[in-house]
Amino acid sequence: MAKPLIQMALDSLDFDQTVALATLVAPHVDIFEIGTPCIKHNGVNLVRELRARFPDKLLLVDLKTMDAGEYEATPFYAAGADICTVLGVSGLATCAGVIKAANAHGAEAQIDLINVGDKVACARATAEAGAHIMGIHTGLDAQAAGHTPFADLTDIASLGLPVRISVAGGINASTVQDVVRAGANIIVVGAAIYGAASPADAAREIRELVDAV
Ligand SMILES: O=C(CO)[C@H](O)[C@H](O)COP(=O)(O)O
Repeated sequence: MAKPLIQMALDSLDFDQTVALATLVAPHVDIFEIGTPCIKHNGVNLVRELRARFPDKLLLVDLKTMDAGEYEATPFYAAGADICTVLGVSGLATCAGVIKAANAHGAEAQIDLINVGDKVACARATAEAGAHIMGIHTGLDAQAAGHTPFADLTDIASLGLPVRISVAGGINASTVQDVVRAGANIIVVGAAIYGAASPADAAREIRELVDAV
């Protein structure tokens, strides 16, 4: 299996703070995620800025698209996104629209399984429709209610679908190695890095833990 990638979730609303945080952690991560509140606040200009500053990083725009998939995602791919997310709960037509936009730009579409009832059925159907990445995701509000993504990761990984698997939801230094062992190809870390006293040191620790598995 290819080495798992580490995705840093940039969840600030502030444009300059987002660029500064990305600069701090860049040596230790593979993918920058522009989080949903951040992309809503700052728009496509932030994609252009990060693309220009970090040409060697993958850039995920967490659009969490719910409708008009191709129309909404196209300008973000055109601005340099490597991956855009679309909600599994949006339905197959919207997911297919984002997949079409991704393919038109040589990029990838990630299905976010957040709040999907039948995650296995959704993963199978969207993989069949050409999705590139399946996102197992326990959102911030669900985390606050005590939920974690680990059982869903095991369920989806066991399907053996021809997609990469991304996992997000409160992952930190104490859980990241279990997530790798459970089959994650992309590990998303937000608060455990940006909330640390030293985000650079926290990102380095996550990198070392992932590489040690
Ligand atoms: O997409 C998100 C919320 O919807 C977050 O960016 C994702 O959950 C990663 O952050 P954390 O590690 O703090 O959970």
